[in-house]
Amino acid sequence: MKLKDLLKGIDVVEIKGNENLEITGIQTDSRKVIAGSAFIALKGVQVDGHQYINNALDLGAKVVIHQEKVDTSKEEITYVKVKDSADAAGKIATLWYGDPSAKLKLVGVTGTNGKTTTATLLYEMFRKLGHKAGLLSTVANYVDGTVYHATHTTPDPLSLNEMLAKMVNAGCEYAFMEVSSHAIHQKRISGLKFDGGIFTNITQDHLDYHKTMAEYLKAKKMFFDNLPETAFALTNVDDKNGSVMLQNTKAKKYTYSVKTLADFKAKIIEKHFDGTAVEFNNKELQVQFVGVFNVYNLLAVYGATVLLGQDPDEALLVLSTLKPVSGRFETLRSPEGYTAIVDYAHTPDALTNVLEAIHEVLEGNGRVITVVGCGGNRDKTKRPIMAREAVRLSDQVILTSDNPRFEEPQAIINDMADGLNNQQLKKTLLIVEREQAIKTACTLAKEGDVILIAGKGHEDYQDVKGVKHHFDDREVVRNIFGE
Ligand SMILES: CC(=O)N[C@H]1[C@@H](OP(=O)(O)OP(=O)(O)OC[C@H]2O[C@@H](n3ccc(=O)[nH]c3=O)[C@H](O)[C@@H]2O)O[C@H](CO)[C@@H](O)[C@@H]1O[C@H](C)C(=O)N[C@@H](C)C(=O)N[C@H](CCC(=O)O)C(=O)O
Ligand SMILES: Nc1ncnc2c1ncn2[C@@H]1O[C@H](COP(=O)(O)OP(=O)(O)OP(=O)(O)O)[C@@H](O)[C@H]1O
Repeated sequence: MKLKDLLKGIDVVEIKGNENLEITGIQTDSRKVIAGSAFIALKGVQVDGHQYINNALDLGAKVVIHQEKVDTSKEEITYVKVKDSADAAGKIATLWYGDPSAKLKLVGVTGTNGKTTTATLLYEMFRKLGHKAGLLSTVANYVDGTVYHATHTTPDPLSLNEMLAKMVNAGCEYAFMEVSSHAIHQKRISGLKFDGGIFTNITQDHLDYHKTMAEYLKAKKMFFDNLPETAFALTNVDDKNGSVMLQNTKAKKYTYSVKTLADFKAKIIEKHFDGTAVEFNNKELQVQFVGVFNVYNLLAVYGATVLLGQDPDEALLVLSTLKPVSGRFETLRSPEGYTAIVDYAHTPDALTNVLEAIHEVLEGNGRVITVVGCGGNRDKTKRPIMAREAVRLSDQVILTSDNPRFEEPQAIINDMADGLNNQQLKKTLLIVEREQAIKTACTLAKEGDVILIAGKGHEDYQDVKGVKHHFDDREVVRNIFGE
């Protein structure tokens, strides 16, 4: 491809060299540069890619796309100074991979909780409705049934567009993706052509990155602000920022709610551990999901399906056949008659929601034992809050490890316990080894009780000092149950 064809729509400040050059590839990582390619130097969050320009040139890069002032003295190299190299990377990746998002009906899901569930269920919905579809999610990426490993919730623009191009090549019509606040802030989604956006909710998370809730909301809102007129913007109006998300968008605005008037409305009729009886826009159905929060997710799925032009009655039929996503409220029954629930809840709000969902079903018949930890090198302010929420809504709490990364596991647990008073500490155990914590919970549980094992969900590792050791909550529970 010619360099000048890749620069269409990009804010170029200055070009020094030959813009008619044919290039063999594009790369943001100097270590992966192939001879003849263009290296895009990203400013980065912790690391500045501009410092690797010479490494990229050593590997044969012919073009350097940069934002900062750099040494442009090499005659044989073409230097392109752009206003914003992160934005340029997204748009260049889009063009390099043949603008795949324009060939797909692409819907992005943003929000603190429910992104994976909503995006995955949309993917399953459309496949069950007979369409070829793709999915980009925290758990895995899918191209019409073929699975690819996921490294991020929303990958970097090169990997992202490469995956979308795979979907186009496989004949997919639809693509559903999670849009994380990090990705919006780092412009990983620049250049993508969305047909719809969904906002699930916003509660405290990722303050290590965004610093304040206002900045976190601003990042989320940027996604809706940039949706085109042709797209739909579907928001949860029961969230206090649901309407805020719609303020500046050009997209067509739609709402969903369990509490108030909305375009897509649900009423809960009956709750049990195997599912919920609900009414969606006045039609009754049985879904295989537990908890009001899941009714919200299903409502978003239903709304987006209808907004993408599918028949509402068919959508409801498929909705009743959908099953929970891996590690989200996964229920395991012990031979002794108690229940273990493995759930990815790793934010205060998600933990509260899952525990409330358990109580709604238990109705006071049985105790709740919660095993929970907080990640290392991430938002510290949520630690005491999560411990307090766990204690408030459980009969017994075991604080344990959850991806300590480069922090001391005991120190993280202590931060959590610091949020508890003496009374609350009386029903709390601190057990660093997660396997031991789960075993202890199982020893304490009696018939009718529920153990919530929160935080890791689908993850099959424990991240300790940069090494991912195999660990799977569900595997531990199944071993204890003798399965
Ligand atoms: C804090 C954060 O978000 N960091 C992301 C950011 O990294 P960064 O800019 O600091 O640094 P970097 O990628 O190491 O280097 C900057 C540039 O220099 C280049 N480089 C670097 C080294 C070298 O030798 N040569 C070279 O060219 C890199 O390719 C890059 O272009 O850009 C990288 C490339 O896109 C991401 O991989 C990286 O994600 C890190 C690994 C991460 O853990 N991110 C998490 C927090 C994240 O993004 N999470 C959200 C979901 C959150 C949630 O909802 O739970 C996600 O979407 O996954
Ligand atoms: N709509 C919702 N509202 C509140 N909590 C939810 C909602 N949906 C799911 N949860 C809770 O959050 C956990 C994570 O759900 P899910 O993976 O769908 O969210 P996510 O936004 O993709 O999170 P992440 O980006 O961190 O992967 C679930 O295990 C459940 O406990």
